Amino acid sequence: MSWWSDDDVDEPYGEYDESAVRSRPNPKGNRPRTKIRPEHANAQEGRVITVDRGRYGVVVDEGGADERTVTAARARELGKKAIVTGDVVDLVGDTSGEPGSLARAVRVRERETLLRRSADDTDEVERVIVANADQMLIVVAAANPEPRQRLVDRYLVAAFDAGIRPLVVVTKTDLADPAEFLSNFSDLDLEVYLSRQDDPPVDELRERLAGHRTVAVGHSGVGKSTLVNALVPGADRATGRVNEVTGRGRHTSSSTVSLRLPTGGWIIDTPGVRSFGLGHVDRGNVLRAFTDLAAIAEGCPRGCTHMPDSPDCAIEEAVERGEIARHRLDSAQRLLAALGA
Ligand SMILES: Nc1nc2c(ncn2[C@@H]2O[C@H](COP(=O)(O)OP(=O)(O)OP(=O)(O)O)[C@@H](O)[C@H]2O)c(=O)[nH]1
Ligand SMILES: [Zn+2]
Repeated sequence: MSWWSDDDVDEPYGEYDESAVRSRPNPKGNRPRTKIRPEHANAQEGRVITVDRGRYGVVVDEGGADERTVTAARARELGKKAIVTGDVVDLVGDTSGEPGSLARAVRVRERETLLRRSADDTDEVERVIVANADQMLIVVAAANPEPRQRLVDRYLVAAFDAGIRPLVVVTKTDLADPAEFLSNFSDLDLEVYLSRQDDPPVDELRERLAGHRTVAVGHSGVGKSTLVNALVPGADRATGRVNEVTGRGRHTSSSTVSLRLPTGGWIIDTPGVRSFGLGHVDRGNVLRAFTDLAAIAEGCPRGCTHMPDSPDCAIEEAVERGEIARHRLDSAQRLLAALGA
C-alpha cells in the first residue's frame, strides 16, 4: 500500500517529512500530492460520557429508540486534539455497541463550553474537566468540612469564565446553620439549595437539572457522592467517611462519571478537590457575569483591574455617585481578587 493510498484514511500528514515526500518518485505522475481527506459523510454523532486510557464511552442516538453506548478509540487524524468527557464526536467504523466492537472518533465538534482548572500548588497539571456543561452544581458542606468561601469563589469564577451557570447546594445542614456563610453570596443572585442526608432536595434538583448537562464539583468529603446517589438511582457512587479531625474525605470518588438523571439530562460527577487553579481565566469574562458592572466598565481606562487601587475606575466612580451599591462592587472585587494580581 503506498503512502497516498485512499484506503489509508487515518494516516496523518504529520508523520511524513516534506523533503522525503518531494524526492519520492510519483508513480501516478499527474496525481496531486495532497491527499483529499474523506468527509466521513456517514459518521455517527455521539456524546462522550467516559474516558479511560484511550478508550471512550460514547452515547449515540441519545434519547432515541436505538440509544446505545459505543466504545471508541481515537482516529489518528485527530492528531493531538484532546477528547474529554462531554465532547460531541463523530464516529465511524463499528458503531453497533456490540460487546467487543470498536468505533473510531474522527472529529470533535466545536465545544459550547469548556471547564478546566489550571495547574497550581497542589496539582502540577492543567486539567480539562468537562466539555459542553451548561450548569455547575457547587456542593459545599455547612460543616465537616467547614465551608471555604475562597474555594466556592474560585468555582464561581471558573463557571463565569466558561459561561456556565452556577448553582449552589449546601449539604450537612443538620450539622450547622449555613446562613452566615451564604450571606457572602447574597449579591451574586445565586440559586441555593439546602440539603441533608436524611432529606435531600431531590425533587427540586431533579427538576432544575432536567434537560441540562450539569457538572458537580466540591471539596473532598462535602457529601457530593451522597447527593448524586440520591439524585440518580443506581448511581452507586462510592461514599466515604470524613476524618473527624481534618474534615477531609478519603478521596473515595476518584474519577469523572456522567450519570443520566431520571428526569433527563446529565450530571457529571467529578472527584473532590482541595483547590482549583484559575491561571487560565480571563478577567473580562468574570466581570461579564456582573452585567450591571460590565456595562459601566466600558468607561474604565484601558487595562483597569477594577480593584480598590485602580485609578479612575468607572465602577468605583459610579459607586461614589450612588448608582451602584458598594457591596455589589465588593463582591465582584472579591471574585476578581481570586485571580491574583
Ligand atoms: N451529617 C451529615 N453527613 C453527611 C451528609 N451528607 C453526607 N454526609 C456524610 O459525609 C461523608 C462524606 O460523604 P461523601 O458523599 O462520600 O462525600 P464526597 O463529597 O463524595 O467526598 P469525596 O468522595 O472525597 O469527593 C459521608 O460519611 C456521608 O455519610 C449530611 O447531609 N449530613
Ligand atoms: Zn474599572
